[in-house]
Amino acid sequence: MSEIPPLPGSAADELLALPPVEELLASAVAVALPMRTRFRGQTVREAMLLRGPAGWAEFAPFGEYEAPETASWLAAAVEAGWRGLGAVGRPRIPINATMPAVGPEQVEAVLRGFGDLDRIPAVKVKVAEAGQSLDDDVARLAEVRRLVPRAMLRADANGAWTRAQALAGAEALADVAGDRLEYLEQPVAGIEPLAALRETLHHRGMTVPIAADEAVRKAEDPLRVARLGAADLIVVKVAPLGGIERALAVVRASGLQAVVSSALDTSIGLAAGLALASRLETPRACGLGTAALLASDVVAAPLIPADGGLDVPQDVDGAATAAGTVRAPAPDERLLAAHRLDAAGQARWRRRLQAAHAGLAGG
Ligand SMILES: O=C(O)CCC(=O)C1=CC=C[C@@H](O)[C@@H]1C(=O)O
Ligand SMILES: [Mg+2]
Repeated sequence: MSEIPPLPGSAADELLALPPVEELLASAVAVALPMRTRFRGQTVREAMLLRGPAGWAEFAPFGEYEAPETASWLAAAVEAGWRGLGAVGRPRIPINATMPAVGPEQVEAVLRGFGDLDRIPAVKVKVAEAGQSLDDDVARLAEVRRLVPRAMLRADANGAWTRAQALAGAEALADVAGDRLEYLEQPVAGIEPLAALRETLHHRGMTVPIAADEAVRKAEDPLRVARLGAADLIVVKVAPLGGIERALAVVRASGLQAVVSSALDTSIGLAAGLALASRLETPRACGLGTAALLASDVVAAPLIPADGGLDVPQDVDGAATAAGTVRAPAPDERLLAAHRLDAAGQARWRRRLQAAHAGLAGG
């Protein structure tokens, strides 16, 4: 298994120099976007947008992430804004709907945000939410299956189940989902526990595939999952993995199938996810439809899936980049003004960027 390249723009990267922090901050604006439904415990998504010579970029590590962990998120932004999103491969990507841990009565409204129900290829359903029970998960999944009987179903526990809960959960969800159950995503935390669970499921004759998410994006060594045979496929997110090129390298070195997912990005960050998906030959729908979970975005035409997929945004003005290049949409000035954080919020995000920059410069 080969090694993965250093973070783009880091001291170790010979291809892309890290711009001075003043240059990154010159165009930086932090925004707070309201969400339609609580997701990941959040009702507001904050992000910082940057404009580099190659286009718009997003720096949006979740609030609980601190430097040096945020360095990879900045590396992805530097790649997007200062090197560009790269060439278009596949021009259209199938997109899964993402179902937060809502009650069954809310399932239909959320699903409709992802377009025509008959065209949704897959639904990723959040399970194991704190304060909820397996019955709640079963009820949510059953309602999804009732509404989109042909869609593939994925259940994402974000590592919140114990081993015993995961074994019970796998059985209960498989009962509801039947042959539609595509995979269980990060049912338990960690890499070794994931590998052990996968083995036990196999011993019990349960063949449901296991996807690793946090075990890839939060691990010091994103290839350990593959080395230990802990998962059948990996979920990859551009920002936590430090950019498109690095995520591509992780996927290729892992030898596993990948599903590209968002980090609940604005449409600017989603463009980078689509750029990655565009260059992968994954047959699976990708989790890049999360603009549908935002009540408002920063661009006039948000990247919300229609007919089960999203077109990869390409350079339209032809001015700055070559044809066939992926290009993030530009923010709308009025939306930026409407969602701009106050002075204290701008200062907080500037400090976060500075800390990430210091981490990247030292790496
Ligand atoms: O994969 C999707 O359908 C959407 C993205 C998504 O689910 C996530 C985005 C950001 C943070 C995560 O908690 C969550 C995930 O665990 O995959
Ligand atoms: Mg996940």
